[in-house]
Amino acid sequence: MAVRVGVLGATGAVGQRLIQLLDPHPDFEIAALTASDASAGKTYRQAAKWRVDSPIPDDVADMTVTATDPDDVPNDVDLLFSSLPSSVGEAVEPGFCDAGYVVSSNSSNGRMDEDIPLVIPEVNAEHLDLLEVQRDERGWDGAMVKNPNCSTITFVPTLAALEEYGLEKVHVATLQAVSGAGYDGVTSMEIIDNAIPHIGGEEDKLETESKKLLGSFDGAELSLNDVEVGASCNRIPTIDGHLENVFVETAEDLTPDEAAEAMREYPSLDLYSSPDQLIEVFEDPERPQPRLDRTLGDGMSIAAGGIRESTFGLQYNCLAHNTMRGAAGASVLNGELLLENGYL
Ligand SMILES: NC(=O)C1=CN([C@@H]2O[C@H](COP(=O)(O)OP(=O)(O)OC[C@H]3O[C@@H](n4cnc5c(N)ncnc54)[C@H](OP(=O)(O)O)[C@@H]3O)[C@@H](O)[C@H]2O)C=CC1
Ligand SMILES: N[C@@H](CC(=O)OP(=O)(O)O)C(=O)O
Repeated sequence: MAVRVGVLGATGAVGQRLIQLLDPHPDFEIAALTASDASAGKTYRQAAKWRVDSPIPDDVADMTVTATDPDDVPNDVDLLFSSLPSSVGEAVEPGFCDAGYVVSSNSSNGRMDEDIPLVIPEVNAEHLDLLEVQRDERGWDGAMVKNPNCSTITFVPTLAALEEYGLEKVHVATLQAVSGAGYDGVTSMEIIDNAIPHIGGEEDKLETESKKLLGSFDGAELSLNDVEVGASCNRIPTIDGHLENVFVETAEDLTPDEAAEAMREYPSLDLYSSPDQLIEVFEDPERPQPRLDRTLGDGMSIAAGGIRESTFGLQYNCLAHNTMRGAAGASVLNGELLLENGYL
């Protein structure tokens, strides 16, 4: 029987992607949609300014949106996908966990908390067991798992593939699509014919979340990986797909051919939303490109290319679809992992 799920922040850009992924999902059934008080009481069709490239599913369009309050969500809903603004997530997500709901959240609040698993299933699925510690410490019947920032998700799987060579220093420069800022995030006058070399708070997220994802969990405590990570983040006028230039220094010698092989062989999982090939490696140095490669693996693959030796160690480019692999798809994949691991 399908698990009954809800979406917190269902009318937003990521919420709409969540609905697009959850509606046809064989293991999940959408049973609750929440948004701000301004949307509560409206049908989803009335409340959401639908902007996703497929129609609103009929059964979802007629559902009534509720306020984002545990009292308004049916008790038989087991799993909530959260795509709330982080300030709202911080205020309300713990209340849902306390009320017994398991929350798979895309919002940035709490990602670095010691007892909150920050998970990319292909990279650190074992961190999910931090939920036992979380429940002991917080006394929750429910639980909270987070997926990382979309730019972090883009480069960390490639680092995980190279980890056996001993990661020492990483520098990553991002070229991030406008959808990452949300629909009203940057105006056309700001971004057309332009690039903006600053995204508030983003560099810190790449530098810290990557160390948590690549850290180790001994069953009681999580230790951060001691790789040094430096990031610089740029907004460019693409719609979807974050492209990143990465430089990696490793303890052991690593040739471009070895790096390409390690990335190609890095395993995917057999969760419903897992791509067949997690990291697609291009030989053509002009790839990956956002417009051409963001939908690989239904938007869930990472693309890499341009692997070469440089003055600063190994250099390569990588790309992922920021609202799929980097946001909604990441939360859904974590939901599938929760289900597989008996947390639902
Ligand atoms: N866009 C992207 O590519 C990515 C976004 N994220 C993160 O995901 C989250 C959502 O982003 P995005 O979908 O772009 O944001 P949007 O602004 O498009 O959507 C926000 C959602 O939260 C609801 N909401 C806003 N305020 C409140 C409130 N006070 N109480 C309850 N619900 C509220 C909105 O409802 P209403 O319609 O009623 O206002 C809407 O459903 C953010 O934390 C963002 O940082 C992460 C990675 C990528
Ligand atoms: N800041 C990211 C998107 C985002 O919302 O990230 P986070 O989930 O860390 O808040 C971008 O602009 O592309």
